[in-house]
Amino acid sequence: MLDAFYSFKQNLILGAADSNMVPLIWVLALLLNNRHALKKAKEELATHVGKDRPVEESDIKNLVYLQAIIKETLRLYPPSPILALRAAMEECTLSNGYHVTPGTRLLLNAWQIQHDERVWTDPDEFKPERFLTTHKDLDLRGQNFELLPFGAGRRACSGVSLALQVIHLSMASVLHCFDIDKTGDQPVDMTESASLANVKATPLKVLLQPCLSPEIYQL
Ligand code: HEM
Repeated sequence: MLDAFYSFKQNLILGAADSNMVPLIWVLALLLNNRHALKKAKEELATHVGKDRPVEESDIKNLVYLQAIIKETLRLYPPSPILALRAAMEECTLSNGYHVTPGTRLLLNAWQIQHDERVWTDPDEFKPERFLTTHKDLDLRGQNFELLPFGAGRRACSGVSLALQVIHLSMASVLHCFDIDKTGDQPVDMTESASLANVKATPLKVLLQPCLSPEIYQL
């Protein structure tokens, strides 16, 4: 069975199944289009985990480049781009002239905030390094209003810790266990779906080639 596993590249087609799956698909798609970042992530795993054991939860704190990749992915492709369930507490007038009275129900466009060129240099570019330099102190838990993939305040995502744990560990495991590749020469299509959940519009096709010794894959 393992021989067969090793002798073929696995051709996987990924579509979003749940909220944790959405960012994983975007991360893989971004890495396939940005090979330098993929190489750096694999080098980081080789340095901090090595090839003789699987990734463990305790490794994640050392994988700072991978953490930056996840942040940059959630910035570019927030799975919940619109934050709802808000009402204005005070009267205010926005810079575009809209007058908002107290109690007005509000929808927040987190996607737009996370692509705002007044905050982010090259806002549409995939640059994980920004989270190790210019934006290194920004977290994902609603403390910084320029980065809101899990919302903020009382109605912020109550699953944020679980979600981050699952995303980091599963992404680290995939990149550690497999060399990944595109199925063709064209860049991966990055079209976003026009809906309340920001799902990749087309399924992601990815080739997986095991790159560790067979024992690591046995449960
Ligand atoms: C990548 C994964 C996830 C993302 C991006 C995400 C994002 C969000 C966002 C943006 C909100 C609305 C926050 C706001 O309006 O300020 C939310 C709410 C919520 N999320 Fe998540 N979420 C994720 C995973 C999870 C998981 C794994 C759980 C549970 C195990 C969870 C449970 C909830 C709950 C219960 C709320 C409603 C909180 C409330 O209204 O008081 N989420 N999530």
